[in-house]
Amino acid sequence: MRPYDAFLLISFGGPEGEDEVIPFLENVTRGRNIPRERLAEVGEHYFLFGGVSPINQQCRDLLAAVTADFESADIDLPVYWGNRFWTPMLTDTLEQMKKDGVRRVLAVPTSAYCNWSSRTAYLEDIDRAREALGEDAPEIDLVRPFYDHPGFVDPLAEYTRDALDRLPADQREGVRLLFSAHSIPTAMAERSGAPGETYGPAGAYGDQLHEVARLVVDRLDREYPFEIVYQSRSGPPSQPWLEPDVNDRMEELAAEGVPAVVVVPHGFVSDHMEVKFDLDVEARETAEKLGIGYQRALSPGTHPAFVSMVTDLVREYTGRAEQQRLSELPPCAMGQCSC
Ligand SMILES: CC1=C(CCC(=O)O)c2cc3nc(cc4[nH]c(cc5[nH]c(cc1n2)c(C)c5CCC(=O)O)c(CCC(=O)O)c4C)C(CCC(=O)O)=C3C
Ligand SMILES: [Fe+2]
Repeated sequence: MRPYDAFLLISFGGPEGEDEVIPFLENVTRGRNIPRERLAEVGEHYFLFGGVSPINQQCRDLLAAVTADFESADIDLPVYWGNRFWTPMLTDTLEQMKKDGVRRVLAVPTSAYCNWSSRTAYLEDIDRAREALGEDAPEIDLVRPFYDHPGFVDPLAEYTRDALDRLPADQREGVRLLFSAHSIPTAMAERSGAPGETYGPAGAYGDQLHEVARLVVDRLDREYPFEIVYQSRSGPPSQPWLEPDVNDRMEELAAEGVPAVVVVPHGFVSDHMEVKFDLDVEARETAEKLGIGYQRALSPGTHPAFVSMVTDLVREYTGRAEQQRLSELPPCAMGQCSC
C-alpha cells in the first residue's frame, strides 16, 4: 500500500477583491485579542492593492511548479490546496478529498518555523477540519518545520546576494543585513519549541530565526554584520511582542551612521501582503525618510530549489526504496535547533 495518496498545500489565505477584505480579516482575528483600529489599518493595506492579497496566486504558482516537479520525479500524487482563513478553505478541500476517496495525506504548510502561529495553529485547524468530516476523514501528516532545509536557505542566500548587488558600492561596504520575521507575542515565542529544551529569550522561534540568518550569511561573499528584526506586530499595545520593529531599528542604525540596509524576509515563504506592504511600502518609506539605502531580498516563492524541497519532503516522508518511512532517517537539515 502506498503511504500517501494525496499531497496537500496548506496556506493562510487572503482576499482577492475589495468585498473580501473585511470578511477575511474577521476570519483571521475571530476570538483573538486584536484591536479594531489595527484591523482597520490592516484593511487599508489590502485596499491599497485593490483588495487583492498576492498570497493565493503565489500558492497557485507554487502548486503548478510542484505538480511539474512531481511529474519529473515520477511521484504520482494528486495535489490539493486548502487555506486556514479564505477560499479554498481547508474544510472544503478535505471534504473534496474524502469524496475523491483519499485516505492518507501528506501536507506541507507555507510556514517554515515552529511557534503556535506557524505550526500548532495549523495542526489544530487540521484536527478541526477532520472532526467536521467525521469517521472516515482523510488522515493528514504535516511535514516537519523546514526552516533549515537547504531548499529554504539557499534561495534566501541567492536573493540576499542579488539585493546586495543592487546597492551602490559605497553603501554595500557599510550595509547592515536585517533579517525580518513576523513578530509574535513574547509569551507565544517563549512557548515555541520542544518542551524541556532550553532556548534563548525568544524561544525556539528566535533561535531558528538566528540560525537561518547565520546560514544565509555564511553563503555570502564576506562576513556581513546582521541582526534579527520583527515586523507586522498586532495585538493591544499593552501586550509585549517580539522586538525590535524593523522601522525602529532602521532609525537607530541611521543615527549610528549605517548607510544602507538589506532586509531579508526570512520569516516568510513568499512575498505576500505583509512583505509587500510592511516592507516594500512602509520600511522603504522609513529608509527614504532617514536617507539610507534600502533593498529587500525576495522570499523563496517558487525558486526551483524551494520547489524541489517540497518534492524532497515528500520523498523523506514517503520512503524512497522499499516504501519505508524515511522520517526515521535524519532529515535534510542544515541547522542544529530542535523543535
Ligand atoms: C508567525 C506568523 C506568520 C508567519 C508564518 C505563518 O504562520 O504562516 C504569519 C503569516 C501571515 N499572516 C498573515 C496575515 C495576518 N496575520 C494576522 C495576525 C497575526 N499573525 C501572527 C503571526 C504570523 N502570521 C500573529 C501572532 C497574529 C495575531 C493574531 C493571532 O494571534 O492569530 C492578521 C490580523 C491582522 C493583523 O494584526 O495583522 C493578518 C491579516 C498572512 C497573509 C498575508 C497576505 O494576505 O498576503 C500571512 C502569510
Ligand atoms: Fe499573520
